[in-house]
Amino acid sequence: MTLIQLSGVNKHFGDYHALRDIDLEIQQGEFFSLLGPSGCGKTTLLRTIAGFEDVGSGSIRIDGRDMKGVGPNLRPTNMVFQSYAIFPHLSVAENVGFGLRRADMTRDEKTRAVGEALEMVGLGGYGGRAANALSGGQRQRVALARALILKPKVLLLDEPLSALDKKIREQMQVELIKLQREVGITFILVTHDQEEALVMSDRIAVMFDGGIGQMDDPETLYRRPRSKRVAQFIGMMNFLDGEVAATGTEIEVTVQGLGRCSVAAEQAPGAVAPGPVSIGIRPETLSLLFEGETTTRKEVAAVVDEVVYYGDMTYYDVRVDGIEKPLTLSMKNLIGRPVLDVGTQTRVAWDERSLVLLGH
Ligand SMILES: Nc1ncnc2c1ncn2[C@@H]1O[C@H](COP(=O)(O)OP(=O)(O)OP(=O)(O)O)[C@@H](O)[C@H]1O
Repeated sequence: MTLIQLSGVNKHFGDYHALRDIDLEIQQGEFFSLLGPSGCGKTTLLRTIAGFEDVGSGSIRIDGRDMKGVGPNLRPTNMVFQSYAIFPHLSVAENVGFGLRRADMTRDEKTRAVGEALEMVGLGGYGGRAANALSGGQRQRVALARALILKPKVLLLDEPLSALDKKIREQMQVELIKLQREVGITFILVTHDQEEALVMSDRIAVMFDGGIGQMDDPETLYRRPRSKRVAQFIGMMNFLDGEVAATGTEIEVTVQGLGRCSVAAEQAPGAVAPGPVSIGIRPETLSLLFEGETTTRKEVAAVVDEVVYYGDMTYYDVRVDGIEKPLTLSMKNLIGRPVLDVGTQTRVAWDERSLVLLGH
């Protein structure tokens, strides 16, 4: 069921066009992310859904109701901010219960609701603690519990994990996904961290310059980016020049350094026409062939140009005749498999099926 529907939403700040013709639908129970570089309009879009910003044109409907003129406190949404504003002089329970202060509930009911909300975020038993005696991760949980206790239909999260260090952030990501599945509330997350978006979301809208560049599930976004811009923003991608000779169910294309290829139409998610084209190939779809190794895939001669060792993986940049920039590829480090030195002559296995045609 569609819970949130934006049609033709535009927003200006003076002369600045902050949101451009935004159309999107978010389903009940969906974990939806807005992802994009700094300044692309993610927070502005979230704030228009929350009702903190008016829209210039277009409409926002939540749960079938037009939100025009409906203030933030009357919308079925609740927002959790990056700078989790908790009150340091109050206890954890008082912080979480803050939103219920005007609710028509008995003291006992409120205490029970606070206890349940704290359990939900893994802080059961912490109610009596002073809020200023909590770690960053625990504070973030308090902020979440405070939002969840109001049982909103939609929880809006503006970079809620960005202040946490890497380990805790990854742990909180997993916990947030679990929590979202348990409570069944629709989550809309703003993030500039593509890994975070890929890990957590059912669907992602990638935003550039106030508009939506592509909206898809994480796998489609990663495997089938519709433009060079999206491909560049999500994960690591090698770009090669090519020339499309013919289109149809199979596309005939000549790829710089790799020669003539035939790819399926689904490998060109954006529009392609005969003529020059940009082609993407992910590092993990290329592999080095070690001495004596054979392959049923295609192969091309290469020279190791750069080696970056990551423990479980090694990233190599390799030079291939006919391609100006080195290709980046990643190899899992297995026992008995050597890490090659710069200057080693080697071969790279590749596959026509992993090429993505990215338009002109
Ligand atoms: N109240 C405002 N008045 C004027 N300009 C604004 C206002 N709020 C946002 N902007 C501008 O609108 C653009 C989008 O801002 P927004 O905060 O939505 O970006 P963002 O994608 O969330 O970026 P970040 O990841 O850096 O938070 C920016 O160029 C910003 O300077």
